[in-house]
Amino acid sequence: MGKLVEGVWHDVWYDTKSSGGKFVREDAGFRDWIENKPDAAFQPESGRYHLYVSLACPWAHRTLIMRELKGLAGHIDVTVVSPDMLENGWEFSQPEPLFGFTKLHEIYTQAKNDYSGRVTVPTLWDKKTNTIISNESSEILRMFNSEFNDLTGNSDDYYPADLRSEIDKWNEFIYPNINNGVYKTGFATTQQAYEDAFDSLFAALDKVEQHLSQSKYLVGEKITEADWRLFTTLIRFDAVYVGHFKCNLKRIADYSNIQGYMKELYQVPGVKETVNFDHIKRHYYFSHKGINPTQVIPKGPELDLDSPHGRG
Ligand SMILES: N[C@@H](CCC(=O)N[C@@H](CS)C(=O)NCC(=O)O)C(=O)O
Repeated sequence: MGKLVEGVWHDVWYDTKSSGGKFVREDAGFRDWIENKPDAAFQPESGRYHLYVSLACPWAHRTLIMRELKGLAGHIDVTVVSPDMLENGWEFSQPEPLFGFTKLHEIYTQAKNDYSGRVTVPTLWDKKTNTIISNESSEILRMFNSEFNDLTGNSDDYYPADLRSEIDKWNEFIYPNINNGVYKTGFATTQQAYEDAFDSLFAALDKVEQHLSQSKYLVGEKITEADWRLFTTLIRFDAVYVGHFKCNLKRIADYSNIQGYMKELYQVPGVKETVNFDHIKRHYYFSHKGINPTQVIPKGPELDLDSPHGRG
């Protein structure tokens, strides 16, 4: 764990002292866009882009799911980092295919040799201009959703124009309270910061549980981007966040609507293949030595994800 400062790697943990024990996530540093327009700098082309992901990371996981659902697997190749994120940050268990690097931070300095900031997954690389297009998953998700349709012939739309304001509303609620909420709970270094994050997290899950008793998905009858963004946190919850991040008021298995909804999403063709519990458990329990100094990885829990979800 660490960050780059003017192109040099420093091994430092998140600073929570300056924020009263609260964990504050840094904004992503690369924010370009692939666009299906004749004058765009980054055009949708088969084989041009490379995606670096961790199978443990919920933000990277969103992009892997969208890549699968949008038929992009044959057009955008992927390198998976090792689940252990220790003093060198994310590393590759074998040299990565584009440059033979063994650490993700080398990709960042290859793009910008004096880069300062965190080195995060997902990272979307452009082989043509030799740079990072984006390391912001929510924006990569949108590019995958819409910009490659002519190439793939897949016009499924997870962010349809008429539902955007509803989807945005859910995203704005779920990101701070649930997606980042589990991290704010687990990385808090004061009792107060922990309890505040914990209370917001479970209040938000209660609201989602209630909403799913009346609505099939977050936004009506169609699966949207908002559902996939929520899914990647839900699927990690009982295996990791309940224990490791002390999010233990309830498990997802105790929320009957959310549990069925999560299982249905898990069973959408192509999705379960993107879920890797070995990487998920290994990453959190082994990498966060401040939280789990023994680095022992729990064997459980038993998760019943393939049984019928019962949602019609
Ligand atoms: N805003 C980013 C956040 C990505 C992120 O924080 N990823 C984590 C892994 S789950 C990471 O790479 N952390 C490394 C670090 O913070 O140094 C996104 O959504 O793409």
